[in-house]
Amino acid sequence: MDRQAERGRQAEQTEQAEQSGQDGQAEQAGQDGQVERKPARERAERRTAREQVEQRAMRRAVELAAERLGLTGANPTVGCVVLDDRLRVVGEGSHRHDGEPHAEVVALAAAGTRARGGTAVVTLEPCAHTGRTGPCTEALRAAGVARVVYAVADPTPRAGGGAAVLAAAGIATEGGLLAAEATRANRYWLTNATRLRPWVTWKFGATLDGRIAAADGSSRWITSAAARADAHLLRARHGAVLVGAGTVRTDDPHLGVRHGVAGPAPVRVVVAADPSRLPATARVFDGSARTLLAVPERFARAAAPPGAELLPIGPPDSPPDDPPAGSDGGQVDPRALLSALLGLGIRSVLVEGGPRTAARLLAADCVDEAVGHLAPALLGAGPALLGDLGIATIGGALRWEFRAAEPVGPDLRVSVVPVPDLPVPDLPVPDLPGEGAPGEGALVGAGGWTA
Ligand SMILES: NC(=O)C1=CN([C@@H]2O[C@H](COP(=O)(O)OP(=O)(O)OC[C@H]3O[C@@H](n4cnc5c(N)ncnc54)[C@H](OP(=O)(O)O)[C@@H]3O)[C@@H](O)[C@H]2O)C=CC1
Ligand SMILES: Nc1c(N[C@@H]2O[C@H](COP(=O)(O)O)[C@@H](O)[C@H]2O)[nH]c(=O)[nH]c1=O
Repeated sequence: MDRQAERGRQAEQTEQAEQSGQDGQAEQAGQDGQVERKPARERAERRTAREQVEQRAMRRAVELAAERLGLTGANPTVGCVVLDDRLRVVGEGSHRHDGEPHAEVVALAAAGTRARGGTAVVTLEPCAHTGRTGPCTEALRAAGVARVVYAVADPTPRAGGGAAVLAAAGIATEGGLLAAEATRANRYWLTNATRLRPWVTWKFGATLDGRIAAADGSSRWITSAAARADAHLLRARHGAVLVGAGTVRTDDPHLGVRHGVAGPAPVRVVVAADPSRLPATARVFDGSARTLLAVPERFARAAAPPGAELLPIGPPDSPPDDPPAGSDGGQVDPRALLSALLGLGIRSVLVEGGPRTAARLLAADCVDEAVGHLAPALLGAGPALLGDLGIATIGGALRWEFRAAEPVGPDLRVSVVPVPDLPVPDLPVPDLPGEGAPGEGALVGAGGWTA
C-alpha cells in the first residue's frame, strides 16, 4: 500500500469527520438563522495548527520512548503525550518496565481531568488486552479522551486491534504519525515480534584503515575514553554482549558495564566451536554476571567452566539428540543461537567481535545495525574489522546506509543499517466514516505488517 496516499486519505477522512460534526452544528444553528458555515480556510488553518501540535507531541512521545530502549523487559518502549481540548500539553509519560503502568496510563494520570475531550498522542497503538495491567483502550475511554493519534500499529495478535476498539467507543483514531521514528524507538520489541529473534547491534572500534588490532595482537586502546564510554552505554542498553572465543583468548575481555555508566549488567555470551580451547581463568567466567557459553550441540554434555552455563545450539528446527548429519559441522548456527537467546528472554544483543564472529552473523543476515567507533589512527597491518563473507567481486558488496555520523571525543561514531531497514508497520486500513453514531469519523486500524 502507498503509505503517503494512505495518510492523505486518512487526513481527508478526518477532515470529513470534522466537517460533518461542525457543519452539522452550523446547519442546525443556520435553521435558527443565527450562524453561518465556517469558511473552509478557517477549518484548514485549524487543522494545520492541530497537525503541527500533534506532530510536536509525537516527537516528544518518541523521545520518551527512546529513553527506555532496552530497559522495559518483555514489553515495548512506548511514550505518550496528552493534550487537552485546547491542544495544550497536560500530561506525558513512558512505560518503564513490564508489569508497570503503560505509557498512556502514566500520561493520563499526569493529565487528570484535563484529559477529558483531549487528545492522546502515543507511539504504539494502544493495547486492547488485559495482561499484567488493564487495557489502555479502556483507560483512554474512561478518561474521556476524544481523539487518539498513534504512530505504529501493534503487530501482535494478543495486544493489537486497539484502534478498532477505540473507534467503536466513539474515539477518533488515527495511525501512522512519525511511524519511522517510533519504529526505531521501539526496534527491539518490534524485531522480537516480527523476526522472532533479538535485535542485533554489531559494534567495533577500528582505526581509520579498518584495523581492530595491531599485527602483534595488541588492541588496548584503539579508541578514546569517550568512545569506550559510549560503548559501555551500548552494553547497558542491550540484554547481552556477545563475543567469539578468539576475542576471549586474545583480549580476555570483562564485558561488564563500567566507565561511569549506570545500568543493568548484560548477559555475557561467548560463542565457541570447541569449549575446551577456552581458558577457565578467563575474566568472562568470573561470576560477576551471567555468562553463557554457546557451543555446537555435540558438546551438550561437556563440562562448562565454573562461572559459565553451557548453551548447546543444534541446527535450526531439529531435535537436539538427532541432528541431521553434517548440519552442525562444528559451527553454531547464528539463527538458532539468536532464537535460543530470545527464548531465554534476551531481547537485544550487542556483538563486540571479533571479525570472524561478526562475519558469521552478517552472512546469516542477523545484524540489524553496525555502530563503529573510528579512531583517527593508522596501523597499515593487523586484523581487519570483518572476516571473510565469501564476497569475491565488488558487485557482491553488502551496501548499507549511514544512519548517523557524529564525533565522540576525538573519534567518529558511525551508525549503519542494512537496506531495507526494519520495516515500519504498515498503516492501518481505516474504515469509511459511518453514519449517525458519535465518533463516526473515527479512523479504524486493523494493524498490519509488511516485510
Ligand atoms: N577493536 C575491536 O572492536 C575488537 C577487536 N577484536 C580483536 O579481534 C581479534 C580476534 O579475532 P577473531 O579470532 O576473529 O575473534 P572472534 O572473537 O570472532 O573469534 C572467532 C572464534 O569464535 C568462535 N566462533 C565464532 N562464531 C562461531 C560460530 N558461529 N560457531 C562456532 N564457533 C564460532 C570460533 O571459536 P573456536 O576458536 O572455538 O573455533 C572462532 O574461531 C583480536 O585481535 C581482538 O583484539 C575483537 C573484538 C573487538
Ligand atoms: N580495542 C577496543 C575495543 N575492544 C573490545 O572491547 C573488549 C574489551 O572489553 P572490556 O574488557 O570490558 O574493557 C574487547 O574484547 C573488544 O571486544 N573496544 C573499543 O571500544 N575500543 C577499542 O579500542
